Amino acid sequence: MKLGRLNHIGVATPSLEASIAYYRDVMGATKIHEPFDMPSNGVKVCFVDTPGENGTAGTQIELIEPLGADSPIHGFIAKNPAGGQHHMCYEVPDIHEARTWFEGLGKKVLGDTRIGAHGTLIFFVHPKDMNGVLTEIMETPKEGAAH
Ligand SMILES: CC[C@H](C(=O)O)C(=O)SCCNC(=O)CCNC(=O)[C@H](O)C(C)(C)COP(=O)(O)OP(=O)(O)OC[C@H]1O[C@@H](n2cnc3c(N)ncnc32)[C@H](O)[C@@H]1OP(=O)(O)O
Ligand SMILES: [Co+2]
Repeated sequence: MKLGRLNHIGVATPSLEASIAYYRDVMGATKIHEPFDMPSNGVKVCFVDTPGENGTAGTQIELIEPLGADSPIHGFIAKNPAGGQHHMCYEVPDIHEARTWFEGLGKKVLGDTRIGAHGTLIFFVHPKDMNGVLTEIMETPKEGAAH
């Protein structure tokens, strides 16, 4: 497998509203996308753009707030009441090949490969197998696909 682009850093928060205000008012973020719910993943989501080189798209901050009783981030928020850095998401050209790669290394892939916040297939690999970092792998959006 080849390390792909760092698509986003997931930051868990108890309050999407407060975190949006922070990235707008303290960090001077100029592009904050419309928040949206993803019940299938148990989170409310808001993407914040960070500038890339020469006008290219930079890595995004993905703000996530628990949604529903079964949200997978309730445990994280219970341990980190103010929220915090939650996961890192890298792009790959072929999600199925990537999943086979990590499983072949004996790393714990969490749950099914499913549609993620950018509308492409994703999966997660357990932090214990990834140097302590919950790692999300997502299939690179096709050219021109809405982000
Ligand atoms: C809309 C999708 C969007 C996208 O980009 O497309 C998203 O990114 S959604 C993001 C939210 N979804 C997920 O995170 C799904 C995958 N996560 C999980 O399945 C769980 O969060 C899991 C299994 C990683 C942890 O679950 P839980 O917190 O209930 O388990 P434990 O408390 O028992 O934790 C076990 C062990 O792992 C450590 N841990 C937990 N979370 C993290 C983390 N984010 N980063 C690093 N380490 C983490 C925890 O401290 C425990 O360690 P221990 O030493 O045993 O105490
Ligand atoms: Co993510």
